[in-house]
Amino acid sequence: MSKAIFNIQNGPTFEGISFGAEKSVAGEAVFTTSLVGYPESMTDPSYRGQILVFTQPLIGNYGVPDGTARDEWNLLKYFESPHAHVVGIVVAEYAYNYSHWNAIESLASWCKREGIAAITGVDTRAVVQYLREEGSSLGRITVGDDKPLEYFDPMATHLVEQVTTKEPFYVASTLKNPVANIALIDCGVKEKIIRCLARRGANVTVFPCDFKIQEIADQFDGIFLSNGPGDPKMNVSTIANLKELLENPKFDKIPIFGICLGHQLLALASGAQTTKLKYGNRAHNIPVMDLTTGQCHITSQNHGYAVDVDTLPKDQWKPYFINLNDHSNEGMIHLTKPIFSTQFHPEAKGGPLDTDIMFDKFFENIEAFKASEGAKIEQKQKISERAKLNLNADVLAKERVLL
Ligand SMILES: NC(=O)CC[C@H](N)C(=O)O
Repeated sequence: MSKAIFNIQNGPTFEGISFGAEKSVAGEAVFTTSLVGYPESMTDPSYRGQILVFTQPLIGNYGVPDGTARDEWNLLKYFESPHAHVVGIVVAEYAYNYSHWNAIESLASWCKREGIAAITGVDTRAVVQYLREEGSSLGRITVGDDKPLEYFDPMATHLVEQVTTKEPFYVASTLKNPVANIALIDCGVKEKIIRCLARRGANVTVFPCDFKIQEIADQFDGIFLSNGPGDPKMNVSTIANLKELLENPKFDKIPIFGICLGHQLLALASGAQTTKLKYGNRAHNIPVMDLTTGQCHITSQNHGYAVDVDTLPKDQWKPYFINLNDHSNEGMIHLTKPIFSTQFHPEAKGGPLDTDIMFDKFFENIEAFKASEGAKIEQKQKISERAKLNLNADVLAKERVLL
C-alpha cells in the first residue's frame, strides 16, 4: 500500500493511503454529499477532469457492478458511460471488504484498471469546510514517491469535446410503433437520460455536440440537450447552432428539453449569461420549487455553473424552478414555445425519482406537436429524409462512439 497526499491549491494538505491507480493526478476538487451512487457519479461524463471528494465517510462497501451489462435498449445498465471520468477520488474511510448482489469487483480494483487515483484516510469534513469557505479550488493527488504534478484547471479546456460521441448513434425503441423520433445533442450524455427517452417509446438519434441540428431539426419530433462537463461558455459552436435553431421561425413548434449543461447552453443561446457558483451543487437531496405550481421537489444535482436568472430575456423566458437552499436558478420555460430546461437531473442516477415527470412533460409536448399543423410531415417522409442524410437507423452505430 502506497502513501498518498491530497493537496488543495493555496489550501490544506492531507496525508492518506492510496487505494487506486499508482498514478498522480491534478484537477478541480469538488465534493458531493450524496450517500450512495459512486459508480454512477464516477462514470457521469459531467465529472470529467474533477477530483471528487465524498462526504459520505464509508465508500466502497458495495463494490462496483458490471460496467458492461446492458439493458433491452443496449444501454449500459449500471454505468452512466463506458468509463470513469473523474481523475481521482478522496474518501474518509475506504471499505476494503465489499458486499452487494451485483458487485463484480472492488472499487479499488476498478480504480486501478480505469487509472483513477484514490486516497483514503482524509478528513473530508475539513476538505468541505475549506471548499465551502474558499470556493471551488484546484487539487492534486500525489501517489507514492511521485513528484507532485502542477495544478491544472480542467475548466479552462473544452471538456465536452473529450466526451461527446464522435459519430451519430441510434437507440431504437423496443415498441412496434415508436411514439417519437428524438434528436439528442450529446455533450456527455448519461445512459439513464437516453433510457428515460427510449423507455417512453422514442427512437433516439444521438449527435456529436457540434452537429448542426438546425439543418435537420424538422426531421424530428423533439430535440434533447444533454448534460456535460466544464464551463458552458466553452461550447461556442453548440451555442451558435442552438441560437440559429431558436431564431428560425420554422422551428417555433418543435419541443426542446435540456438538462443541466443542456439548460445552460439553451440559456446562453437565448442571450442569457451563466456564472460559476462558489462551490457548486452536488447532492441527491436538493430542494427546488416549481415556480408555476409552488410545489417542492427533491432533486439530484451535479453542477458548478448556473444560469444568471436576471439576464434571461424576459419577453421570451421565465424561470421555472428555484433552488431552495441557495436560491440559484434551477430551470426555465419559454413563454410561447414548447421549450423548457432544468438545472437538476430528473433522470436521477443516482438520486430520488421525484422529477421523472419532466420527461413526461417533454413527451406531452411531443404529442401536442405531432398533432399540430407544424408537424404534418408524414412519418415515412421524415424517415426517408433522414436516410438521405445517412442517418438511417441501419447504418448508425448502436452505441456511443468514443475516440
Ligand atoms: N451535470 C452537468 O451537466 C454539469 C453542467 C456544467 N458542466 C456545470 O458544472 O455546471
